[in-house]
Amino acid sequence: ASSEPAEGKGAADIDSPAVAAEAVSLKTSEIKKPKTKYRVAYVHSKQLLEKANELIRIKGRAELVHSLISSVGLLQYLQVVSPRCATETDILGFHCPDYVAFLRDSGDVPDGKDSHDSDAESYGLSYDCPLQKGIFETCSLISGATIVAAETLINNAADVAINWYGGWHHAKRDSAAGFCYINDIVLGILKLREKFDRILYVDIDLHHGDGVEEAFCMTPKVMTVSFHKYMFGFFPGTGSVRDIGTGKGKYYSVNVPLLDGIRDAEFCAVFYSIMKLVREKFQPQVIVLQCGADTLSSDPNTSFNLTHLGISRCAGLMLSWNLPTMLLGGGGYNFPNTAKCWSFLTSLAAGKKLPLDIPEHEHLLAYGPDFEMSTTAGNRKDCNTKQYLADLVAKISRKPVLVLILCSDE
Ligand SMILES: O=C(CCc1ccccc1NC(=O)c1cccc(C(F)(F)F)c1)NO
Ligand SMILES: [Zn+2]
Repeated sequence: ASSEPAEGKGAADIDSPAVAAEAVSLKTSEIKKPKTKYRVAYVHSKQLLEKANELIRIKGRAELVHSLISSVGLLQYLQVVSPRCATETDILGFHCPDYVAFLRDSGDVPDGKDSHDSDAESYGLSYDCPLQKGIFETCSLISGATIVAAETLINNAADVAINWYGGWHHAKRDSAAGFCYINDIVLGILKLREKFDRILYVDIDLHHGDGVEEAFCMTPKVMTVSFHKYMFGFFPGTGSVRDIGTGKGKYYSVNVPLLDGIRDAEFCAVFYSIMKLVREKFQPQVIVLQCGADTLSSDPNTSFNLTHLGISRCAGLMLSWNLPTMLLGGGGYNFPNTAKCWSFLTSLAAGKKLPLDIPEHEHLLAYGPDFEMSTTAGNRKDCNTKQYLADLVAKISRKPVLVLILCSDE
């Protein structure tokens, strides 16, 4: 809608409450709405949804996410872009030929290779990463979606490109890991490198973005920054603050290891202070943000204590830099709350407000008993003392941070 009040309203009309209300709402909404309006590409197709929806660990999540985004009326403000299948060449840009061949062939066998056979195990295709039917085709399409998202940014067809089906950050060049088979993020970043020189990858999933960090730990062209839970015995076990990259890539891997119970205010305070440093030092030209929602208080991992607002504030900071930005999915095992969170991020990028309640739609009942769009924090103990967080920021900025002023507002 145009932001200019309609011209030529007779005096009489202005007095009518409807017009007056419109004038007022335009005024206030103008104040609140973010200055710049982003062109948002949303990568989606019925086929991609159907395939992603069958992934064992997140069966049914893709359907909830897309149907909520659709039912809150956001699609009209997005450019819906169809994915393509990642080609063999795309995939071999990162993954090893023997792993790709094994993954492609094993997917054909109706019940998948027996996941205990030694070959499968050597490629990580066992317990955490079961070989389900059609897994190669599904992951090729998911990866192609992330590549298409990258292409919309390269062609300047959009300012923000979203692929909630992507974000599979654990996959390694020669093996599956952590339920990730093909690392769509690495493929998307390699595509972005065809145009951009300095790429910033930020990972706010509960788990360390090890696959992406490993892929780029030797290069200064891609800075990877991961905020994650880091505690003895917690998957994947990497991502210590001392892990800073190697060779030419030294100092271009940043890790922010956190403890259970962190809440929006503290997470955002740490995020803001570290990302401010990263921006000054690295001056990125494009941002890839993995928005795994397993950090929500209601996630069955019962680890962090975030709400959709904390995650949205982090994404909001990245968007405020007005750089081409890609938003990707990832973890998130409370499906309704993951859907709410990613709907909120989509609305933030599109500069559109959301209703307070879940609209009537096919999956309404999944949002009971409150049927609200918001998610809430629990009152679990925060193991991250202010001292721990201040020391962490001091180590990363390699200068004493006397007091980390924890403020919840931007
Ligand atoms: O979310 C992930 C993968 C987490 C993972 C890696 C390896 C083995 C198991 C997991 N966990 C799950 O995929 C998972 C899925 C559903 C529910 C849970 C639970 F433990 F939180 F309940 C955990 N990476 O960002
Ligand atoms: Zn995760």
